[in-house]
Amino acid sequence: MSNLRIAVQKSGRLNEDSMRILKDIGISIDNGKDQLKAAARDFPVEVFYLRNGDIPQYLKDGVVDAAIIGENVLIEKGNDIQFVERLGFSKCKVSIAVPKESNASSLKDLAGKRIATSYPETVKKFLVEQNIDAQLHKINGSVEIAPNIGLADGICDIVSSGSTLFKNGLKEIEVLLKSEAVLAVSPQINAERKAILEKIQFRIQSVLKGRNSKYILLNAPNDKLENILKLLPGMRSPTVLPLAEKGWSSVHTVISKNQFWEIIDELKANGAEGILVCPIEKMVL
Ligand SMILES: Nc1ncnc2c1ncn2[C@@H]1O[C@H](COP(=O)(O)OP(=O)(O)OP(=O)(O)O)[C@@H](O)[C@H]1O
Ligand SMILES: O=P(O)(O)OC[C@H]1O[C@H](OP(=O)(O)OP(=O)(O)O)[C@H](O)[C@@H]1O
Ligand SMILES: [Mg+2]
Repeated sequence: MSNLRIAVQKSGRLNEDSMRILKDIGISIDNGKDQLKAAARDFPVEVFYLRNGDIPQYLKDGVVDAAIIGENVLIEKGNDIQFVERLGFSKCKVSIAVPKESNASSLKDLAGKRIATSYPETVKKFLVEQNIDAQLHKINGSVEIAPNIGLADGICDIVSSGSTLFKNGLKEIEVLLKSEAVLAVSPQINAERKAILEKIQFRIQSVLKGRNSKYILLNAPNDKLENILKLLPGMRSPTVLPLAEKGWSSVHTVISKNQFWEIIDELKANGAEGILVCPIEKMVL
């Protein structure tokens, strides 16, 4: 049986979370840091450690079958590489920014001006769509410094917390796209490796559902049970077990991780006690 060849970023912002998700789905790799390729111990997978920007071409050429990569890079390289799963990490925006004292308030206002960026193809696409003529300067890093050194009137770069923009006296005026890490697939993948990829996808979905959910246990007075159950949807429905103490029940269920803080006050107002919220490692519906 052949191995699925999966690319991850060798070093940088995606590396750690990519390795963590592989580990969480049971793919363990004995990785010497300077290794460029490693076979998994217990799954037919080989991991290739590559530069993020090189991965779309490797996918296109079929040198690797799949990759964990920023969606923004797939868009920039424009090779029609599809992805099958959003992975929920490395969330960021690709935005247009200008010096904070500038009057420009959208990409349109940069018509005839100079834009510095590491993502020229992405910017070009938006300029063409909006019929704007602007001059693009490709730079590979520290893009935010370009307006301060007189190289450009505006920039297009990745924005996450916004602190790099702030530190460089810039303001975001337009979000071109939102991005996160995705599981991308080579158009050349064969049937045997596709079957392995589908197993990986299933495992990833179980891990991501688990990460987005919490297991909640609480004690409820029976006369308030109906109200409490209304606040708590479950995978099918909550489990209710009698407590040794008369008039009380134990309620167990799964909720989305964001829901807890929204319902906690109402749970308490309805007499819920001993509320425990536990992480879920994996979830198969
Ligand atoms: N500040 C950020 N917050 C969240 N995600 C980010 C941030 N910066 C970059 N990313 C995402 O992580 C990906 C990798 O970014 P990183 O800076 O590590 O690599 P790179 O320099 O673009 O690529 P290479 O591996 O080719 O050197 C980006 O393509 C983007 O999807
Ligand atoms: O909005 P923020 O949270 O400040 O993040 C945005 C910054 O993060 C990225 O740079 P990175 O730190 O990856 O450095 P790099 O330019 O060397 O890739 C990106 O290129 C921005 O400069
Ligand atoms: Mg970076």
